Amino acid sequence: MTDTDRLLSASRRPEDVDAALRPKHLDEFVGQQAARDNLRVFIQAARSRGDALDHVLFFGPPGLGKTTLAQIIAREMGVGFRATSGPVIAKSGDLAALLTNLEDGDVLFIDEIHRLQPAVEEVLYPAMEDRALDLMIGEGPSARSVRIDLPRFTLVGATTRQGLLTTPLRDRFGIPVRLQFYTVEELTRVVTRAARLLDLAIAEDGATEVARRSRGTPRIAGRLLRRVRDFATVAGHDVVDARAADQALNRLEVDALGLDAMDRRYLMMIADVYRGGPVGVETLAAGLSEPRDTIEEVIEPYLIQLGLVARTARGRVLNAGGWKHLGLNPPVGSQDGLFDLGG
Ligand SMILES: Nc1ncnc2c1ncn2[C@@H]1O[C@H](COP(=O)(O)OP(=O)(O)OP(=O)(O)O)[C@@H](O)[C@H]1O
Ligand SMILES: [Mg+2]
Repeated sequence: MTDTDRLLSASRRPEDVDAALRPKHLDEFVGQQAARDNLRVFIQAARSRGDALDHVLFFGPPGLGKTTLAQIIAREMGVGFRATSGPVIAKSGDLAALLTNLEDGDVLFIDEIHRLQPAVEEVLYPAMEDRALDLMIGEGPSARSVRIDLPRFTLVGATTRQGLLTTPLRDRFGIPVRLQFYTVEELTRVVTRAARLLDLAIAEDGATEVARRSRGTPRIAGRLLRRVRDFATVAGHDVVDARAADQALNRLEVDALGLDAMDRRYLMMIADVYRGGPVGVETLAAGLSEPRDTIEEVIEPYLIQLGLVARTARGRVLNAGGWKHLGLNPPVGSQDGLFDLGG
């Protein structure tokens, strides 16, 4: 086993076990229409020129299809796919080894690319720009730099935190793609497709119910569908309809908006402890015993998209919709900074 193999095999998440649900071609991939249409054009153009695709950066919340799209790109380009992730690449030599082992045209996928070490990142700049590796040979006054040419390759980076990427790195991606939360209609198609692959009979209204409560996220839709299947199996339902789905999802404590217990704890903390905010994210993280990253990457994006909370300069505030969802009334005078004494 080479070092490169070790780097490539590490850091897979449990849900990657269900590779069976991953769409393999662009046509099978539901939603993200604008991104998909553009990628199709860029792939076709690169192929017809016999060139490698320009470097692609996917960013957006977890579970929206970044890894899936990276694999699809390699398949549609008809090239090899090598995957690693930012935190796994400890030294610049590790990345140099990966790069020199690529075959012509390969896709190199770096997940969590915002977590690359600065020294490692610097190796990427000439690699992305000039397909070259600058190596230092020797030490002291006799040290010199040698340039090694690399095979043509496409770097596909994925990050949940575009804001944490350095500007020089971000600027070197010719094709930046922001992934959006999915609509209920799109997720209904994701659920229907997954049910077919899982050999589960589901009614249209059952699929819609699961979709409505999946937080705009295909990965969650897949997970919920499996649990709904478990409940249906035990309850003896032949077909999962809206009622069966609703019962199962209630037992899983997924509410009508698709929020789970953690989402509600977050909302309750702002409402109850901080009277609707503003409250800083660090304070919330401490109160919830969750890492700040989890709050910013996983919990907040969807709640903000739903309009339940807002990020302000002074911290998080609960919006009217947030109070309503919790079934609470905002405390008198807490809204709109009417009685805000500043600070
Ligand atoms: N457009 C889609 N259509 C159908 N299934 C999808 C789609 N996008 C994602 N999925 C499914 O959702 C799951 C998660 O997707 P993926 O692993 O690509 O997300 P990700 O954006 O890489 O997440 P993370 O940020 O956590 O790495 C996969 O199992 C995949 O099957
Ligand atoms: Mg991924």
